[in-house]
This record gives sequence, C-alpha cells and structure tokens, in this order.
Amino acid sequence: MSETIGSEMCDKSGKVFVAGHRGLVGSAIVRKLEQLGYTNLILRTHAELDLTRQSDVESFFSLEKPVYVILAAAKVGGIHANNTYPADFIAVNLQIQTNVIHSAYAHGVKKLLFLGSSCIYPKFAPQPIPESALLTGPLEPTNEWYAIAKIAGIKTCQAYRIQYKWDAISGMPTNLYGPNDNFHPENSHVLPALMRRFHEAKVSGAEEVVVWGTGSPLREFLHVDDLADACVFMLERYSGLEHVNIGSGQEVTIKELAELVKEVVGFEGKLGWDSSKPDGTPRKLMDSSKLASLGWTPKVSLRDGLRQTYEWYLENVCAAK
Ligand SMILES: NC(=O)C1=CN([C@@H]2O[C@H](COP(=O)(O)OP(=O)(O)OC[C@H]3O[C@@H](n4cnc5c(N)ncnc54)[C@H](OP(=O)(O)O)[C@@H]3O)[C@@H](O)[C@H]2O)C=CC1
Ligand SMILES: C[C@H]1O[C@H](OP(=O)(O)OP(=O)(O)OC[C@H]2O[C@@H](n3cnc4c(=O)[nH]c(N)nc43)[C@H](O)[C@@H]2O)[C@@H](O)[C@@H](O)C1=O
Repeated sequence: MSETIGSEMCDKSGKVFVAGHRGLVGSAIVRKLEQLGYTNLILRTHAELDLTRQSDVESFFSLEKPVYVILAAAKVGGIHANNTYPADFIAVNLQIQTNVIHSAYAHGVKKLLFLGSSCIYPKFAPQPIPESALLTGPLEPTNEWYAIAKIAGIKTCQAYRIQYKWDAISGMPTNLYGPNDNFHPENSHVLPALMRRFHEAKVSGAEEVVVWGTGSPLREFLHVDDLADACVFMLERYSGLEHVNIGSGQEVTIKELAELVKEVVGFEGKLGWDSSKPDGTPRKLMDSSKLASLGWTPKVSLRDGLRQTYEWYLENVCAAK
C-alpha cells in the first residue's frame, strides 16, 4: 500500500521548504540542493517563523504553499542538554513536528521528509540496529524524552500516510558532525565539544583535557554532507511507510574519538576522564543496509571529515571571535 503513494522530488523549480536551514543539518541540505540545481528554496529563521506557534505555521504554509518539505528544525543537543532539559526536548519537538507535518499535509505539500535520530532505538538493541528494532525495549534514560518525541514523529508520518495516502517519509540519522555544528561547551554533542576543548587547551597551553564518562561507549559518526546527500536521495527515490536508517558504519569508542580529535587539532597534552558524567547508551551502530540496497553509500571518512570540520571551525568560529 505505502509503495503506491510515491511522488519523487524531481521538479527542480518546485518550492522546497527547508525548516531549520541555519542548523548543522539544514545548512548542509541547502548546500546540497543548491549544488543539484534546486532553485526555489523557501527558508525562514527561527526569529522569522517560530515553528512551535501553530497559527503562524498555518499562515506560512497557506501563503507559501511549498511543494516539498524537509523538517530539519528541532530542539537538539548532546547528552548533558538532553538530560538537563527534558521538558524542552519533548515539548518543543512534539510541537514543531506536529505543526509542520499537519500544515504541510493540509496545504497540499507533495512530499515531506521527517528526521529522527538513532536514539529512538532501545538502549540494548541488537547491533547493528535494524529498523525493525523500534519499540522493542526500554530507551536510554538520558535522552528518552527526545526519543519519545522522535518516535511520535515517525508515527505521525506513518499515520498521515495510512489515513490520507500522503507521502511523508522518515530518515533516522546516526550521530552527525560538520560545518555549522553547535560548539557549546556543555550542551553540544561530543565531537564539537571535544574539538573546541582540545583547541582551547592547545591555545592556552593547558596540560590536560578532560573528557566525559569512561571512554568506552561506541558511537557511529556520519559527516553532515553525507547525511544531506542521503536526505535528497531519499526524497528523490524513496517512498515507504518504514523509517530508514542513515549511518556510516564507522564506529569508534569515545576514547578513540578523543585521540583522533586530539591529533587533528594538534594538542600535545594528556587526556583525563570525568567518570561522574554519564556514558549514555553503550553502543548504537545502525544497520543501514536498507538505504545501501536502494543505492546510497556515504563518502566522507571520519579522519577527513574531522580535518575539514576543524578547518571550518578555525575559519568560522575562532576567526569570528
Ligand atoms: N546533530 C546530530 O548529531 C543529529 C541530528 N539529528 C536530527 O537532525 C535534525 C537537525 O539537527 P541539527 O541540525 O543537528 O540541529 P541544530 O540545532 O544545528 O539546528 C536546528 C535548527 O532548528 C531551528 N529551530 C529550533 N527550534 C525552532 C523553532 N521553534 N522554530 C523554528 N526553527 C527552530 C534552529 O534555529 P535556532 O538555532 O535559531 O533555534 C536551528 O536552525 C533534528 O531533527 C535532529 O534531531 C539526528 C541525529 C543526529
Ligand atoms: C545524536 C544523539 O546524541 C545524544 O546522545 P549521545 O550519542 O550519547 O550524545 P553525545 O554526543 O552528547 O555523547 C556521546 C558520548 O560522548 C561522551 N562525551 C565525552 N566527552 C563529552 C563532551 O564533552 N560532551 C558530550 N556531549 N559528550 C561527551 C558522552 O559521555 C557520551 O558517552 C542524544 O542525547 C541525542 O541528541 C541523539 O540523538
């Protein structure tokens, strides 16, 4: 049934609304669409359009009538932010996605891509994690509020698809990094947090950099340019009820990641560990064979991606200070 709804994004002059276009993911998707010749991108900053405000979202869709929607606006953060602001992570995300998905459907959008996250899967899911592991066990407590919102997003897309035969699809990215990431010292994800900490330690001549947790958790990292490529690939080629994992297959321990970032940044001091900070889920390597079977593969290695991201950080974050 779901396979008959399909309407590939192919009209390069059709209006595409990229929600969250100044974030890590949204900005990479804009770069990718522009590179591919999409000429009619509709973009609104958070200040111009607060997606938690239902009537503003309704008015925007009624006025602009986009043809395609990529939902990359969300309340996003690392383990500390997720654990500290659970109300924001569940409420803001439920509001944004419910408003955007409903208005998109109601105002004639042809196709919508919702983005979830690998944290939707149970804490002790089988590895690599197949799409079918969804809702088969308890979630990781540090991000269950965000995960519940993301699971609701997948289910909302499926419900509109089933009831209205409307082409809403969902992609589940693994941990991402790249240009326009959030480098906040506490609220960011591990990779930008460590890049900033090692850089500042190198500049200040500090002897040690402290990394959170035990260093043993495993994480899979995907460069955001690969993710953007996968998102456009899905819009152009995928139409199905089930969400699709988007991973790189490149898994490292946090200790290995810290050593790699240290090397790329050129910090020559020691690594220390703060085991009072949570490790989070022990491992979340996704099984991305479904996307691979459709013909998509990632291109950027972790080492190259780290080098490119550090150059971007030096040119855009440090130079701007
Ligand atoms: N980063 C990662 O590692 C991963 C991300 N994802 C998913 O990818 C998507 C994008 O994440 P990412 O790019 O990293 O996040 P960012 O925080 O970098 O970007 C999110 C964007 O959403 C905007 N936004 C937030 N709240 C609102 C609002 N109420 N109204 C309008 N705009 C709003 C932000 O604007 P402003 O900053 O002005 O508030 C920002 O531009 C999310 O759905 C996330 O769950 C999935 C897996 C991993
Ligand atoms: C994408 C995904 O991201 C989040 O989950 P997470 O993978 O646990 O995210 P994280 O990047 O913050 O941490 C990864 C690991 O790294 C360790 N770690 C070491 N040192 C720092 C550090 O300095 N900062 C952070 N943040 N972590 C550190 C940290 O202790 C943990 O073991 C979700 O909440 C949710 O947002 C989500 O879906």
